[in-house]
Amino acid sequence: MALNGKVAVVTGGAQGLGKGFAEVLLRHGAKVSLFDVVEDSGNATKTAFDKEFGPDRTLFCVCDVTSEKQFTDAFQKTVQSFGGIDIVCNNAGIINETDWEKTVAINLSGVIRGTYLAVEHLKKQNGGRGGVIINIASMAGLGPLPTCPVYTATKHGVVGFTRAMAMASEYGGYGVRLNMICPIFVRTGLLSSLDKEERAGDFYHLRDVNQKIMERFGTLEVSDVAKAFEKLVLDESKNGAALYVKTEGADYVKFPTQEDIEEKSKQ
Ligand SMILES: NC(=O)C1=CN([C@@H]2O[C@H](COP(=O)(O)OP(=O)(O)OC[C@H]3O[C@@H](n4cnc5c(N)ncnc54)[C@H](O)[C@@H]3O)[C@@H](O)[C@H]2O)C=CC1
Ligand SMILES: CC/C=C\C[C@H](O)/C=C/C=C\C=C\C=C\C(=O)[C@@H](O)C/C=C\CCC(=O)O
Repeated sequence: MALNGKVAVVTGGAQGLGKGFAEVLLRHGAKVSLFDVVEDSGNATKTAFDKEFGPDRTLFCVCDVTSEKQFTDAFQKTVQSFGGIDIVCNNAGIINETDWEKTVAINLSGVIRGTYLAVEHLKKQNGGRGGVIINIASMAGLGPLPTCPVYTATKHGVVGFTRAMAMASEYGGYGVRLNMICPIFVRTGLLSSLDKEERAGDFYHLRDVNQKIMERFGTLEVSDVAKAFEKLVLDESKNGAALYVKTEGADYVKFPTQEDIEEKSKQ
């Protein structure tokens, strides 16, 4: 998809990966609406982007993805300011195994809510222009990360939900593609979550295991995942695809077909 003049929404866009994705979109000539719950860093990121890309290219909306009203209002404000929406990246996420309901509310319900709002605005049947939705899952959406089971569950949920919605969009003729990105560990604020007892909860005693898994898989920089995001957002052939981003590069996941599953269950 050519990005020049397109309008994008990035949740959790004030820092970390979301900020990196927003920067890719801006570099390609898109306008970006950053949705984030932290007002200070949202304003600081908008100011930095205004300096680099010009004052009318970035919008910041205070938005907690667990709030239906704030989320709806932020979409509305984006349409009023930029005249429509073409790309939505549901990226906001946390790790908190103690307050696990909050983790589910942000990582899974927030992605579902953001996807439904995005489809409502993008879908051709509603007068939208079509477009693409990219949901940020994780390697923990493809396999179990034993140090954070609820986080793992939310990311598996994002993968299943996005794949099902991609099929629904295809069958329904929405003109909207839905894909996901599954990175391994990335050097952002989120990475140290499990070093804190209040975040790791009952799994704090497994922090050495976490360290070993991190050593085994390695750690990426934000720019590595931003490069993968760029590849995915530009590729108009993908729907229901998951881009697995690891230290060796990015590859699309080959999900087992129904035949594969039936074949395996006979063995
Ligand atoms: N850092 C990593 O190792 C990996 C991260 N991910 C995923 O990438 C996404 C982004 O994470 P990072 O950039 O690493 O984390 P981060 O902590 O650096 O950034 C997350 C952003 O989301 C915002 N946010 C948190 N709760 C929110 C809410 N309720 N409403 C709106 N915004 C909210 C934060 O204010 C922050 O700006 C998450 O979904 C995470 O699960 C996936 C794989 C690896
Ligand atoms: C501290 C958590 C930080 C970020 C979370 C983020 O989403 C990154 C996740 C990155 C890696 C996920 C790894 C998943 C691993 C698996 O799928 C397992 O199959 C392998 C798990 C353990 C291997 C342990 C062993 O070697 O015995």
